[in-house]
Amino acid sequence: MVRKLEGAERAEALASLPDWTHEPKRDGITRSFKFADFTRAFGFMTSVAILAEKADHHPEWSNVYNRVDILLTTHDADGLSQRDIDLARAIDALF
Ligand SMILES: C[C@H](O)[C@H](O)[C@H]1CNC2=NC(N)=NC(=O)C2=N1
Repeated sequence: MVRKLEGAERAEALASLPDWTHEPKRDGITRSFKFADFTRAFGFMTSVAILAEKADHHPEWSNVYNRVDILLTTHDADGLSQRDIDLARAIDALF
């Protein structure tokens, strides 16, 4: 069972992802991505979907034209876990 990040471990993980914002209501992290157009945005989503399926860890997200908004949180832990941090890093590397 995956566990929620706590204390210093959580603080360090959040500090290591400066482009992501902690979302306290869901205890997740969010980031908004902007692209030249819809095709680029959807291509990015396709790449993220492949990563997410491999990791068995899935984003909550929405897309409007050239923008993709992502929230990462761990349902199985009821909040932020290392899985969210790892997926955020992998997503950042794609952008
Ligand atoms: C059974 C399966 O491993 C789980 O339901 C996975 C799937 N994807 C998931 N994605 C996210 N974001 N959180 C989870 O807890 C989660 N759990």
